[in-house]
Amino acid sequence: MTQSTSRMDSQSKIAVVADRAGMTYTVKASEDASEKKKGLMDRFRSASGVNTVQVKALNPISFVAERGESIGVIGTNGSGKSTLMKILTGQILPTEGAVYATSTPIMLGVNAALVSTLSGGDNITLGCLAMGMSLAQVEEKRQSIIDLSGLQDSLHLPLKSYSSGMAARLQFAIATSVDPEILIIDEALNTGDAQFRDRTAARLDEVREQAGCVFLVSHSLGTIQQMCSRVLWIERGQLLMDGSPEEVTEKYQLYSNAMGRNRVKASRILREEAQATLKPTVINWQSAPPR
Ligand SMILES: Nc1ncnc2c1ncn2[C@@H]1O[C@H](COP(=O)(O)OP(=O)(O)OP(=O)(O)O)[C@@H](O)[C@H]1O
Repeated sequence: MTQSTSRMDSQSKIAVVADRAGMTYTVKASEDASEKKKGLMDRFRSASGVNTVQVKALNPISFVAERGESIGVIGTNGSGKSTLMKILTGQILPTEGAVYATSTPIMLGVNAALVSTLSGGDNITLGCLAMGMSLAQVEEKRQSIIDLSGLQDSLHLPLKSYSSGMAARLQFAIATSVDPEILIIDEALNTGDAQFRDRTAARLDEVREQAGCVFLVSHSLGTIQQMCSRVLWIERGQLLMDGSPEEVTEKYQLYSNAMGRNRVKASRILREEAQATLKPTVINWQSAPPR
């Protein structure tokens, strides 16, 4: 669970603090090492779950996110972006360090659970109740959710008949109806059409204006440049850059091009140059953070 701290009160500009948060997954080793080669002890270890491998997904990362910021998170596949987002929402606990937030960040992803056999309208009810609204609050919000989703004509249909873009629109409209203080969007924007993207951008502006803080994980540098005021570049589990959308996406684009052409040395140099721009995050706790 994301830890909240009373020191980050409602007067503070700070929304999220990552304090050397890192993640190493422990997964059961695959059975590819042939069983017959294993001795009795090895087979016992395997059966008792001792036979595990460690996947270092995120090296300790520190940053402070303030209200009003819209933070893009970029990086090549498997670099650790989703892992960081799962830590922020409390979906997984970091194996090192900690994350503190003024309220639990709400994750909006294309894969978040909606019930496919229920109608769009019933999913609105269910989704809002799941986010802690009362039935009266759901009814209060229903029309604005429908308007934002633009799915007036399809609400009576079961969700399984929706295209992935339509489902993403509904999900976005439901998830942002609670006016979350901290909103995390993982690639959801890329599925909508141009009209929905405009509405999404307008809604994100509203969220930001309400002193919210938005994290946007995307492979689309255009979306990142259009929507973000700051960008974190994570590569190979390492925070490489934390800066303006222009400078970070420019460097990242050069890196992606070098990687695409298999220019190993050039891409290593670009990673090093990026990391050299990183200033250490100093977190001034008024007293020791709660652990
Ligand atoms: N549940 C898990 N168990 C073990 N390893 C995992 C798990 N989830 C992610 N990983 C590993 O952690 C690393 C980071 O994965 P993550 O999903 O955070 O990357 P990502 O930057 O979000 O990638 P993408 O852009 O492809 O979505 C990868 O090496 C991945 O294989």
